[in-house]
Amino acid sequence: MTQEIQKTLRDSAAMRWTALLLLALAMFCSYIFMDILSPIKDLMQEYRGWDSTAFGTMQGSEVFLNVFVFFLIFAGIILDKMGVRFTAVLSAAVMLTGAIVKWYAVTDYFTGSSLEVWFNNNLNYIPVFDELGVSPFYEGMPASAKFAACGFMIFGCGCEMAGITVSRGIVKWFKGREMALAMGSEMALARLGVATCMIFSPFFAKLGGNISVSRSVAFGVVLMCIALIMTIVYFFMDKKLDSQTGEAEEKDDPFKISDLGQILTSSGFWLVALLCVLYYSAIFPFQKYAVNMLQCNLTLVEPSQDSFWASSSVTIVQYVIMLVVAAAGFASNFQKVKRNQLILLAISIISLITYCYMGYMRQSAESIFAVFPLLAVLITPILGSYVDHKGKAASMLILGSVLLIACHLTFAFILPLFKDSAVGGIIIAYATILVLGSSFSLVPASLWPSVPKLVDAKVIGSAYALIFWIQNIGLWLFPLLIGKVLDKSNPGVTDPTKFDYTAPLIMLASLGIAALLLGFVLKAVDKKKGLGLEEPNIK
Ligand SMILES: NCCCC[C@H](N)C(=O)NCC(=O)O
Repeated sequence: MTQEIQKTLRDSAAMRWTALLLLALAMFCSYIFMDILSPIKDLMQEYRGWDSTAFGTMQGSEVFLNVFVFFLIFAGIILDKMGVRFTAVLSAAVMLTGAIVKWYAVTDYFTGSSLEVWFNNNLNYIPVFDELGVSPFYEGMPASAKFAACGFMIFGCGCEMAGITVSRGIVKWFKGREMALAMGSEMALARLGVATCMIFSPFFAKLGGNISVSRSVAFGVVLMCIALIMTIVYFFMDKKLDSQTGEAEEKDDPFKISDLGQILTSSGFWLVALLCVLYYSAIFPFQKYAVNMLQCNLTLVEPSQDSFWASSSVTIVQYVIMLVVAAAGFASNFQKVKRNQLILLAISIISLITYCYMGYMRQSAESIFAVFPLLAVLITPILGSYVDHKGKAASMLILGSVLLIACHLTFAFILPLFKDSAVGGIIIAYATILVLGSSFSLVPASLWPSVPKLVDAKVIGSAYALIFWIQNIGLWLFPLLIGKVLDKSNPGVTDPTKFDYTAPLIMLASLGIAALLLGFVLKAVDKKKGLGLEEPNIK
């Protein structure tokens, strides 16, 4: 007798990967918007009068509500109560709303408007936060930066909500299947989003020869509309899946206040959470200043562009090469046949060298820095697989921290020595950025899979929410601190490409040193308590 097996959407590889693609593309768009102003810090100073403190305050505001109004916890509760599809659409809608506000704040329509006058005279501080000394604004902050910060706060709520929703969505569609691969692929696409942002944000700001910073943000707004469409399509797929399985959405791992006690008494959890905030505070906030740091430390002579189309086509060719690097490198991870794997890796490496050469020819800081997330796309899945099969997560966290310290110190002390050597400076910049990229692969690949080894399986959702909250404190504080330190250590510097970045870079290297020390403590605790961090995930 033949038994008919009921197939659901998630039993079809094509369908579940389509579901992942929809969610991952939404995250790709959100990671582009997250850093949309980062590569044009100099233009924000020139065209909107944002000094480094205003820029840093605005950048840090993204996670302000998550940290101080505990929005991340509410997001977890909404996700538990309303399920993945509703929360996915809601988070995209929230991100789009915030993106539109931020766009309006940097347009010419805002300049001279009554809203600008109001923002100039108000919101110098918000009493309840000011008492705590954490107001998101300050006396004299430009109105456009204040209003952009309001938009970015709204965006940030949607962005972190999307982060936890997408992880839950992946579990829903991939549990018992290629889950690690799906999560790695989603993160790789997010990294490609950062690289895309580094290239296209300045491209749109300078499009056609006349500078418009709002054009870059408008590009981000269009992408957030696409992200919303992606989540709406996902909504219907997810609904269909539930109607097939006949089950309401899986609601495992809801956030519960009572879980907190169990998590907070784990010394391993604290060590990993602190390491997370220290490490990510030296990466994401740095990403917001990195292009400007390169502009200040390299002598870049932009080649004269014959025409708008000539320069645009160079950008597009360079981006296509970047996509080849990412696609070939990523695909090589999943080849079973060694020869195919080597061919794809060779294609990827040759394309990477071509990309770097074009970056040198173009003399553009943004295209030099864009290789940073690119390397993470290539090697995060390899390292993830290494942790799965060989372990050594604690050692990888230590190595990642050592590389982070070395890179920030190189940017601080070695790169400036090559300011007059066009070739030497760019080679050192590329080499350091590539090493930093490998550090940024080592740490996420070993940190996130370590959490389940430290807390009970039934509180894992709450543990991740708590780590994100602790991490967000650093992501709020450090963009702001870098801006303040930059202004304080460069009195009277008005040219936005002439800052001395030594002091902020030393501060970031210190975060790396603290992370390194915690890494050693974690390794010792792991050995003493047998947490299993050095053990493989798959035995
Ligand atoms: N919106 C600020 C950055 C989000 C970071 C997010 N909480 C996170 O940790 N993602 C993991 C990663 O490695 O990107």
